[in-house]
Amino acid sequence: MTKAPALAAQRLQVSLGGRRIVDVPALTLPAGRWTAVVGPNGAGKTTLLKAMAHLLPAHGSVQLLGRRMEEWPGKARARTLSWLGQGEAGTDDLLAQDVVMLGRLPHQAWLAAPSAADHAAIERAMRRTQCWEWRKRPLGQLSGGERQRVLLARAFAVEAEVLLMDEPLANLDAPHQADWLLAVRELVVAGRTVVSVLHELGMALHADELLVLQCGRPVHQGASDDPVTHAALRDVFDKRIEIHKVAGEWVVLPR
Ligand SMILES: Nc1ncnc2c1ncn2[C@@H]1O[C@H](COP(=O)(O)OP(=O)(O)OP(=O)(O)O)[C@@H](O)[C@H]1O
Repeated sequence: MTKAPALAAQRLQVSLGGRRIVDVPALTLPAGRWTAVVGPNGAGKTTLLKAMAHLLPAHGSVQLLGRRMEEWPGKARARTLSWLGQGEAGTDDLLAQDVVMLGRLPHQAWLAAPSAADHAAIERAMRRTQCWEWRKRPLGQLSGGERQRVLLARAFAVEAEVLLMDEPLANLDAPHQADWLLAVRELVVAGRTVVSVLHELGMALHADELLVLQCGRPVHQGASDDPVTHAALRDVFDKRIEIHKVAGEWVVLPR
């Protein structure tokens, strides 16, 4: 039996402020792979990711692991699909460890205390993003990068089949970007699916696949080392980037 895609969409349309922002006739995001969503500012990357996560009103149909979003019981869906948004606010008074524990809510019975498994999961996730040491500090007292590492840990702590991350590398310094890459690789090797919006194209080219968006529509989906994918990237950025391989790594230069 062929494996269902992690996410699929048909005739997916999102309008905001009276304008059509996303218009996707059909899209399939393969399971067990890392897909990076890329494109110019305003192309609709965030809006598409939110619509795929069922976080925005949209026309059309989205399936998670072969099952329509609406048919998933809420908690099972929250255990299966982990979400990291951009600039999330509202939890500044919570300790870092409590923020990460929010990622375990879909695993807990109503009003039940976190289990030993929940505590173990948040420790694993916080060690993975190197924020275990400041677990007792309120989120609001952390720097931008420290805060992002806590929010990443929350997304990892869900231990979901499918992770959707919007700008996961925001505010991260180079070593922590490398740690994130490693974490994503480990997840994919373990059969999980990662879909991330990335502005840093050199990082995006580490993904298995790129989904290139322009004006709310996918214009290309393909392997990140395929010259056809690179040509599509150059086109959506009006040929204002150069892609080179340096010491075995793709490097993207603005021009
Ligand atoms: N709530 C809203 N109301 C009206 N228009 C919106 C709203 N949110 C986003 N838009 C518009 O939708 C378009 C796509 O926005 P989106 O954030 O999805 O793009 P993006 O590709 O993620 O951009 P960026 O690279 O700048 O982060 C933009 O033109 C934006 O102005």
